[in-house]
Amino acid sequence: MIQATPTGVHESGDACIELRRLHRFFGKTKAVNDISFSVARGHVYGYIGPNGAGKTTSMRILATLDLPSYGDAYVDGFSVVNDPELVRGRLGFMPDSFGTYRDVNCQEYLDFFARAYGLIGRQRKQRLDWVLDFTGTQGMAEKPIRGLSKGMKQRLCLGRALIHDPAVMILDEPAAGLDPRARIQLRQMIRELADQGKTVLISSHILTELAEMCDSVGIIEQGKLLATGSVEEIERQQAHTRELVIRILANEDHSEVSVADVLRNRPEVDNLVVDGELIRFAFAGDVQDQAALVAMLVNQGFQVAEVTSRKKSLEDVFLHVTEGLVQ
Ligand SMILES: Nc1ncnc2c1ncn2[C@@H]1O[C@H](COP(=O)(O)OP(=O)(O)OP(=O)(O)O)[C@@H](O)[C@H]1O
Repeated sequence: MIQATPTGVHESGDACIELRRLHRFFGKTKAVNDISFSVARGHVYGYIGPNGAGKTTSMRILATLDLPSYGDAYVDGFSVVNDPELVRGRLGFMPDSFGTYRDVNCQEYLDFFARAYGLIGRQRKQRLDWVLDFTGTQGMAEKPIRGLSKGMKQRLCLGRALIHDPAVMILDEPAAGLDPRARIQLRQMIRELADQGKTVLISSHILTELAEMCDSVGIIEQGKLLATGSVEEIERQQAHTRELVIRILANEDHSEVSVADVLRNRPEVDNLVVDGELIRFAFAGDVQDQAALVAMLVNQGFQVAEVTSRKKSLEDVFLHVTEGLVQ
């Protein structure tokens, strides 16, 4: 085994994972394009973005399976560029595809990785028992991997990433393809790991899937981090994600189109759609601004019959932050 010479712990407050101006280019593709964020010890960070956003690339760099073009990332204080061996000992990585050990049973599989991490004797046996118990694979210990369901394989893969008791867990779309019960169970396991003090970075395409279990999230698209913070903070940043629907009665003086023209000229109005008597739009204002808008329309002679406002769902926030761009 190559012995790394530690270049020193990188001090960064309580951050247990830190990406600092991380870049990774593949030819002209900017898979990761200047991403920085940090995750505090014992926190779960959701890494959310559409296909091709750059999630796997940045996670592979954190797991020391790839190197950045520029920038650096730190795991438990150690640089993935300068101290990859030290990073590996502190990190458990669950890739988005399961390995190919079809003919070994679960116990043999975990034992193999425990040995690879240098666990010996009683310590190895205790760790193996803990992992089988924690992941609920105890009853499957003697079963060959090829006979496991997708949910059980995911549990085993999580167990493999946990076998050396790492401080940091990097989980690349662990919920993909799981049924609803298995998703809930996975969520509970991840929360439990964080409560035990582990720091978790978990990726998904779907904000709602992660919102409940994450202390904070980052939304990434085309290699750029578009928003980061707690789900509540991101919702607040997207204050104009309130949608207003106004019903205007047609009269001789005004047509619906002219209402639309009036509204379109307002700076707080965006994405306006006319749907018969209904006019829908995103509104960047609070309830006072909303009242002022209605008063202005009434003063201009429009017959405002109905106003409804809807706070956008997390799905809407995600769609608003991203543009659906793929590379
Ligand atoms: N080894 C590689 N060679 C060339 N391009 C690559 C390589 N790895 C990733 N890419 C490109 O980098 C971009 C980001 O890919 P990445 O797999 O990191 O995205 P992702 O967010 O994990 O997507 P998904 O949700 O589909 O897994 C994509 O355009 C992808 O095609």
